[in-house]
Amino acid sequence: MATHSNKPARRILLTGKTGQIGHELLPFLDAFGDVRAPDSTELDLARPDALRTYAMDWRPQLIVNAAAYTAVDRAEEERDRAMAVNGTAPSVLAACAAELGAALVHYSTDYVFDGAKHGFYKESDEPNPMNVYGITKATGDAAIQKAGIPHLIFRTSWVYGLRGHNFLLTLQRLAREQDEVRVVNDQIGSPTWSRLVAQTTANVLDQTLNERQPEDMSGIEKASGIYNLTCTGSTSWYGFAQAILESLPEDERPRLKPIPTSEYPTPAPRPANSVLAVEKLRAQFGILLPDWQGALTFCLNNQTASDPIA
Ligand SMILES: NC(=O)C1=CN([C@@H]2O[C@H](COP(=O)(O)OP(=O)(O)OC[C@H]3O[C@@H](n4cnc5c(N)ncnc54)[C@H](OP(=O)(O)O)[C@@H]3O)[C@@H](O)[C@H]2O)C=CC1
Ligand SMILES: Cc1cn([C@H]2C[C@H](O)[C@@H](COP(=O)(O)OP(=O)(O)O[C@H]3O[C@@H](C)C(=O)[C@@H](O)[C@H]3O)O2)c(=O)[nH]c1=O
Repeated sequence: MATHSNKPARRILLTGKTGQIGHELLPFLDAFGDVRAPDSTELDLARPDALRTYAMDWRPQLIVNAAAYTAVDRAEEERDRAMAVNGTAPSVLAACAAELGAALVHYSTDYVFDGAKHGFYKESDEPNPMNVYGITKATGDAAIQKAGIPHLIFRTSWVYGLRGHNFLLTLQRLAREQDEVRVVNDQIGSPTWSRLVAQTTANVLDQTLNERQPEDMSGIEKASGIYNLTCTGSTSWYGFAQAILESLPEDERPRLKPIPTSEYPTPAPRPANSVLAVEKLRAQFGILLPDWQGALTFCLNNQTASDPIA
């Protein structure tokens, strides 16, 4: 029977569609095939058997895992759950991919590093996480790398957008609630807009998937590995806060005070430096994201536009 759809006959499994990155990914992935995107009520990644059953039933050729346990401080108390979602679930997905001949796209974090390095972290640098979230994420990354499947691990950082839980929305809320906001100025990283992570993922898939043969994952196999994926440039959380608050009308801006990490104690320690080198992504796929200030402006323009994505 003739098909009236131009969509490739490729089955895709997307997890985490309600998250910052997953939400942005969904419309992009649609162009690459038939997407099944269960939310956490339909599929709990902390249940390996249910995850395996779901994946083996749908038999995707491409799995995109945008789900994760991302509550960095809470993870210190909920180690087992964080490990189930961030460490075990990726290994289950990798095992399914191996059986199905599928490829796996996954996201990693700058928090796999201890922050002690002077200079940019490269993909080849050994993780040495300093908190439970980072330990569990590094466990998931390692499981995927060991599985011998076609895979792309995009390692990003300080992700924000107009929905979900992130520093941009937190600062906008604090600006409404408080006269003064105190923010650490001795943790350095690269804020990255969630939409750019999704757009880059789609760009890389476009370059690696075979348009004529939906099941052919040799392009991803050849390119397999970790790719740092952040906006260019870097700043402290204080610098990021400053840029966010500057976008508000002057009379709505709280006072902003730079403080050392010692004055903002949190259950989970964070790396002092987690700036990632983005050269590999540029060399392999010709992709270089805008600087973080420009990306923030683009994102904020979306917020004031008539049809906000939030
Ligand atoms: N946020 C950041 O700053 C950074 C994120 N990353 C990585 O990027 C990826 C996406 O992060 P981000 O979009 O920010 O994440 P979010 O916290 O915005 O979203 C997480 C998603 O995972 C889902 N999820 C959580 N637990 C489960 C579960 N047990 N079963 C099924 N689904 C679950 C959530 O569903 P529900 O809402 O229903 O709980 C949600 O859809 C993750 O791998 C993360 O580690 C990397 C660097 C920085
Ligand atoms: C809200 C707030 C935070 N801070 C500090 C606390 C912390 O050291 C730093 C960042 O705060 P948050 O807790 O909002 O961000 P955090 O949850 O640490 O963000 C991280 O999330 C995970 C998922 C990642 O993968 C990382 O890349 C990173 O984005 O800023 C202040 O100093 N003042 C404030 O008012």
